[in-house]
Amino acid sequence: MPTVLDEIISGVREDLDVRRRTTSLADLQSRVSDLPPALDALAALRADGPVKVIAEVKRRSPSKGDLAAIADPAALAADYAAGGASVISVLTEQRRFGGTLDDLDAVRAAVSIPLLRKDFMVSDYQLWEARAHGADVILLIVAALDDSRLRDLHQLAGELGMTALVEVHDEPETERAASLGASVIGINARNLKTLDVDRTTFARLSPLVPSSAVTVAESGVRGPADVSDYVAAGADAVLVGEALVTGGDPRAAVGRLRQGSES
Ligand SMILES: O=C(O)c1ccccc1NCC(=O)[C@H](O)[C@H](O)COP(=O)(O)O
Repeated sequence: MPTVLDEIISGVREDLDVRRRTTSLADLQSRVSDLPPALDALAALRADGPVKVIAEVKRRSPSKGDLAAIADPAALAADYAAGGASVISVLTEQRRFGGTLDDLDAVRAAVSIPLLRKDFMVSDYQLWEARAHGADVILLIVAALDDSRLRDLHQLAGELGMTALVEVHDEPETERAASLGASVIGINARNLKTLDVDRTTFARLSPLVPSSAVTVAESGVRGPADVSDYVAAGADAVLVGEALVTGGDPRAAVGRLRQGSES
């Protein structure tokens, strides 16, 4: 029986085939060669100060359906940046999350902090595409990739000057991310088979993350108290979508989450 992740990836592959027919890899490579280098997201996540917030532009999700009618993703991202976000995450998967590469372009034009292209990356083409559209960070979901593909995509991200956020959900995946030498490891509290969120996942897996890596707590942050718990369990950064797009005043909300780590 296919999992939700399998179904998402199957749609992602179909959409990818369509895009490949309109934009060649050579076109993307040519665009990338004209761009300035990617921003140093690792440095942004390692900077001194309170917990780092990766603030997400998230319209919809498989678990919750429609979250927010985001008419102006650029304005939302500018608010996130003004509130002190370290990185902006832009969901570009269309079928389940309602995102597009146009969102990434709009956000890139609006902010000068690092951008994560949040999608289900399975091919080199998507990484070139991410860079061509101004992303500095890409997501690699360990559960979606065999070791060989994971290594190849991780290596290509480095060659493109991008940072890879390597996402794990359990112990074996965390060991695979560690042996890859990932510099940023995201522990996702959302089980991608059941879509249930279990915030205790972070405290269970965090001790397995090498101390040299930045540890990101992903999913299920409702407010400053959750941030505080994640920080107490070893999080350097939190990745937050739903609470920021549904809570009103995104600028103030990011500020409160950052302060949550100090209360
Ligand atoms: O959000 C979902 O329902 C979802 C379902 C299947 C795969 C991925 C999914 N979300 C991607 C994410 O990792 C989250 O958008 C991100 O961690 C933020 O989570 P939240 O703050 O709980 O919106």
